[in-house]
Amino acid sequence: MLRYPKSGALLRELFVRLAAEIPWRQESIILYGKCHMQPRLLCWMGDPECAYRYSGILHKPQPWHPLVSGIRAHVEALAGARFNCVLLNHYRDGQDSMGFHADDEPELGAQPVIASLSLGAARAMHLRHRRDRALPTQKLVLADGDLLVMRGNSQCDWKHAIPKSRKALGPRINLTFRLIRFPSLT
Ligand SMILES: O=C(O)CCC(=O)C(=O)O
Ligand SMILES: [Fe+2]
Repeated sequence: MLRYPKSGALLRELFVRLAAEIPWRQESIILYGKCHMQPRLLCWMGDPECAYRYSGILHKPQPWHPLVSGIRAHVEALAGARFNCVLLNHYRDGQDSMGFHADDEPELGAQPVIASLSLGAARAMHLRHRRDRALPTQKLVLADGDLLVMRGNSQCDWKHAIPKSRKALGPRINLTFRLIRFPSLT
């Protein structure tokens, strides 16, 4: 885990501006044939070729917001890797969440580097091994300014999630930077 090189006051300012200026959307997902709203706000941003197919729909990325390109430059330097897109997630309170998944889309190639910056309220990430059920779930607290870099076999070996919390938690914004190596052309 790395730290984003900004003071608490600057992190707070980043949070406030991102919350106000990003075109957040609440998207639906189809689960077992039923349409559900995702329990968080999100925004897909990146280079124009970074469209991705999800639930049968081709999602075009939003163009880079200058604030987010600035963050990307810092994150690339810290992670020592290059990124061409980012998924921004806005968890409004402890009831917003993300289910267990791995970021293992074929477009990302084998052993992708994924850099995830957290701003605002601290949330726990749970990590579950994909094959070895005897391994206990690992819990990682992601606090304001934490930069989690996942590399190597992390996506093929583990799934991760941000579970709901019963505690009254403030809002959190997470930026997950990725590199799409093989854009799907359809
Ligand atoms: O909010 C987080 O820390 C996790 C986000 C995540 O896993 C993702 O965007 O793929
Ligand atoms: Fe993820």
